[in-house]
Amino acid sequence: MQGVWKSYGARSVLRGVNVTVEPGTLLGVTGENGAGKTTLLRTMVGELAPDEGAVHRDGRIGYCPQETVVNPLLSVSQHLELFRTAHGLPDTGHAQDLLGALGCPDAMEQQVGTLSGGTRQKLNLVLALMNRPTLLVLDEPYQGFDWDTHRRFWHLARRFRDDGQAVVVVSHLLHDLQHFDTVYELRDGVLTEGARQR
Ligand SMILES: Nc1ncnc2c1ncn2[C@@H]1O[C@H](COP(=O)(O)OP(=O)(O)OP(=O)(O)O)[C@@H](O)[C@H]1O
Repeated sequence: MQGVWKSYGARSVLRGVNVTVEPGTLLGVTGENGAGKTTLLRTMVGELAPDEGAVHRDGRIGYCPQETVVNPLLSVSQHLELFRTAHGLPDTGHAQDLLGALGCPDAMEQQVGTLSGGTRQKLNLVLALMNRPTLLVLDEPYQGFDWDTHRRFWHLARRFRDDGQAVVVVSHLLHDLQHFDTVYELRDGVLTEGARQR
């Protein structure tokens, strides 16, 4: 992202954001409530167009928004099938492996509206991961995760990074900072690099 500005009406949220996300990096974004982290990610993945500046994207993008994008009336397997078709994947084997890696209970035929919040969030995350994105953008992806799932999530994120994927995660949690290669803080509409962890 080069010199990206984004406003909602008179509210100027991004005020000249510059950031490059390299393959094989795990990058954290912190910032106060309302600082514009979600706006930053939505602009990064192309959901929002910048008012000024440029966003260059390369490869496949996986985006996991803060709110789950699932349909309560469909089952888990129907979601996997829907996204398998949309991505043109041969099967849902990888998605099922990811659900297993996150410790998802066997609930393939259960309506998503009847799942626990944490399990729904696991599905939300897997839907963003199932096309093996080269850039993975996650907006606080583990709200509702128990401690074991939280640990499994970071294990997966590191695996993706080690496989050469670029991973961007918004986090409010201080103890998450240790997992990042680089931490950025969004403040007053600009991204500032914080402590380098590796
Ligand atoms: N669609 C919209 N229309 C108008 N204002 C918006 C819109 N989306 C976000 N905003 C405003 O932009 C600012 C930044 O919001 P954003 O959701 O990007 O912040 P955030 O850092 O992700 O916040 P949080 O930590 O609470 O999730 C807030 O003041 C918010 O009210």
